[in-house]
Amino acid sequence: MVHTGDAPHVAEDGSFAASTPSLPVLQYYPVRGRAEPIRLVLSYVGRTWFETPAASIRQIEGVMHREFDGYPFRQLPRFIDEGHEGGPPHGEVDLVQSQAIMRHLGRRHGLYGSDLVEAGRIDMILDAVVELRAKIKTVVIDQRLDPGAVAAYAGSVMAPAEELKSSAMMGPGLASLEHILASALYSGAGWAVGPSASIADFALFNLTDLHLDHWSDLVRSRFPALAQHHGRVAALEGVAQYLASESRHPIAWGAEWAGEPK
Ligand SMILES: N[C@@H](CCC(=O)N[C@@H](CS)C(=O)NCC(=O)O)C(=O)O
Repeated sequence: MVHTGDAPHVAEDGSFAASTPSLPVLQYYPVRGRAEPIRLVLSYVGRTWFETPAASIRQIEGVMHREFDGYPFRQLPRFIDEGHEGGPPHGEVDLVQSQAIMRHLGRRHGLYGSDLVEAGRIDMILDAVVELRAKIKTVVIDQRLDPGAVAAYAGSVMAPAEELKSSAMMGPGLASLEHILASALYSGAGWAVGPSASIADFALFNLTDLHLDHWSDLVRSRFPALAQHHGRVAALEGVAQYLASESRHPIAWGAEWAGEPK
């Protein structure tokens, strides 16, 4: 479960000593954003993590723009893992780039497929989800659900499978992911890939969740396999508790954060 509040290893200026043992640390803004799939995986594997208190995000931004070592790309999320037996010591896994963090957790917790075939398929889905998340972010956050943008989005990314086949649109859409699930292309067990949950399922869940938040009826009727998969992930032990918890952040910035990066 997420753990916020003052932690001894977070300094006043928002920096912290990576060598301090205890919890894994997730630094991110107080929104779901790019960190949400990471939080879902941590919840599923039953780990408690420390999350940056919203109050120190300004200081962290200051550090982020001064120090390259922990922030080579001057972006969040950043994740510092705790050590474990047989693995690197606490603080040595110190990552930015949300997908690198997801893949690290997948490797560490056995959520990255059982062979190269499954791992490659998981990568495909992760990459498709990143592409699609960027598109929904544009419509929902940047264009603030402008009706024209929503209509264009519904006709492209959310187009039904039959239309996609006859259209010139390139790239993944929800129909592509629906097809993967509904046809059991990579899993006969209701997961994205293979016989059990993998990091691809948490990425996919988050994408569906964002769409359900705005277009629940449309998504449920047009993409029933995605909706069913969403319910399956939401019911997982650990995930269900996280989703119901007060510590789950909102999707978008509140007014006090207007203009902040996301
Ligand atoms: N490809 C990166 C993108 C990270 C990114 O864009 N982070 C944003 C927040 S979601 C950020 O830190 N922006 C701060 C800034 O630009 O100052 C990832 O997936 O982690």
